[in-house]
Amino acid sequence: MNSSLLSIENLSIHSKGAKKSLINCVSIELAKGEIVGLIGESGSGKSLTARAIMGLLPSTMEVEGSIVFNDVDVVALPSKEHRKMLGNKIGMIFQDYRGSFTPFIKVGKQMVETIRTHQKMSKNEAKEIAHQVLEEMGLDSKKTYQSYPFQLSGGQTQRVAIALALALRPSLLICDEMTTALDVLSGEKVLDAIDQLRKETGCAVLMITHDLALAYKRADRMYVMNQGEIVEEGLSEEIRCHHQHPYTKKLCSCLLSLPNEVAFMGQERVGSV
Ligand SMILES: Nc1ncnc2c1ncn2[C@@H]1O[C@H](COP(=O)(O)OP(=O)(O)OP(=O)(O)O)[C@@H](O)[C@H]1O
Repeated sequence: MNSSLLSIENLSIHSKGAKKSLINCVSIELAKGEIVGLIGESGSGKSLTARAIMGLLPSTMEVEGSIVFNDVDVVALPSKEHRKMLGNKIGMIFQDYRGSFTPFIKVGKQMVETIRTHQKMSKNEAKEIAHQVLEEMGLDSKKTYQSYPFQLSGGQTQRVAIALALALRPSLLICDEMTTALDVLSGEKVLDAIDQLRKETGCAVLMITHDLALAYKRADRMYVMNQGEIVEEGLSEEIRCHHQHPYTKKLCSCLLSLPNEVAFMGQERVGSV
């Protein structure tokens, strides 16, 4: 049995002075080496949960409950100490990746500097790692390394941001809708690289997504979030086949309303005769 890496208990978040919580009594558990999906529609509270783990909530918000990472309650931690964990202990791939880079500094230079901020190594060693992770993301590492962020497409920039997060080899990686800017093949490549990192380092992954199919395919377990609350949790297969909550049913029915592969192939065969 893997030991718990992250344990969120009764997390509530509300804007100062507001009566209604944005997040209410959320409890989530992540073991080392696990990929856990956090799914739910837009505005259900997934990103706020992630930001609370990172200690990156706006100062206008108040947090109650506990978020224990590696035996440390990060809610009670001074923000300076909390920030020290970011990057090499807790990595995050943001939904809005464009803010990850300074526009007028070449990508390679930014990567080397970030890697060296978190890990003690020479410039050449960091450069080697940067090239390696860029290649793992399916990018032309030489060209990308020499580019300014504005010379890259949205999907390429997103992959650089993911490459950098992986280069730091965090124990917990939070991925917030990370494949939305990517085509299917690039998305699969990125997810394979994350799976590989999990195998190599035992890092845990919190995969935030509203893509239910993606979560089924990649996550070991899932939490379903609706209006700031966790309404269902379980193994991905359990959620897929034996979900109970009406909201999960609604989510799943959208997926199941697509023609299934067998029926579709059958139609094709009939059509081709
Ligand atoms: N800075 C903020 N100030 C006030 N309310 C906010 C702020 N950020 C988010 N919220 C509110 O908190 C709730 C949860 O937002 P959150 O961004 O966590 O949703 P989400 O599930 O990640 O959605 P999406 O999939 O669209 O990113 C929403 O009702 C949103 O309006």
